[in-house]
Amino acid sequence: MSHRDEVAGRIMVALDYPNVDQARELLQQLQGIPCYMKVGMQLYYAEGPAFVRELKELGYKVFLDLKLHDIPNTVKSGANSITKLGVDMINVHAAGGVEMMAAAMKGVEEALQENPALDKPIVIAVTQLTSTSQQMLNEEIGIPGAVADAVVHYAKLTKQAGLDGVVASPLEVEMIKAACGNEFKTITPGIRPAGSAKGDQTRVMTPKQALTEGTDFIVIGRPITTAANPREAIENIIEELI
Ligand SMILES: O=C(O)c1cc(=O)[nH]c(=O)n1[C@@H]1O[C@H](COP(=O)(O)O)[C@@H](O)[C@H]1O
Repeated sequence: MSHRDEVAGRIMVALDYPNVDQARELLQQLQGIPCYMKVGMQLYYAEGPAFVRELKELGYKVFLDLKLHDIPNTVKSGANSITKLGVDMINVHAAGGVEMMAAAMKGVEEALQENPALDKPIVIAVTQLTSTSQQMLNEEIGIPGAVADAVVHYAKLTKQAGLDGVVASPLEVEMIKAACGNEFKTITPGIRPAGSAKGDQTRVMTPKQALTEGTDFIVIGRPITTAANPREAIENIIEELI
């Protein structure tokens, strides 16, 4: 694999669209770029599993970002169902606790036992959303202390539950890797190329800074999907990274 393709494979494009027509239009524009595709709640709730299967048939790696967060038994069943779609990455909220995260893993394992042809997805947990600021964490969510400490606390719980990694901001990658080891994966949204609008994100870094921090994957939505020319936007990001 070329270095360029290896770099592209670490970019997860957030297909945050209301319908498959718009998502397919982006796929058309990005044709030939071997990036990961992320399907989140907007597209999945509107279009269901059919589009996820379509992405897999097109050969994409797929992160199904449904952020499961419920009682352990329900999360176990949900994780079991989504593993059967054959996706490459799924996630839960670390705030659900160790038992809930371990239950998710059990649901995944049971799906793999039921269908040994499936590959095991990477299972990760969201620590603190990248839209959460220091003030929100302390005053609204009610967790005292620094955001980075709260993130690392959840990352340790995620590791204890047997999951593969966490979603966090690139600002926390170094601390997570120090606490949980280099093999423990970090998936980082909150990516903003220089000059692009932050929107609702608060803990942000540029793509280059994020990879320099040692993150495994960067998640990028609007800087690509709302660009006048999405292909040019992702090509520029790849150029910056190679
Ligand atoms: O789990 C996620 O992917 C996620 C976690 C998080 O803490 N922050 C976050 O932005 N995301 C997702 O990453 C994507 C970021 O999109 P943009 O802000 O448009 O680049 C969205 O699809 C979010 O749902």
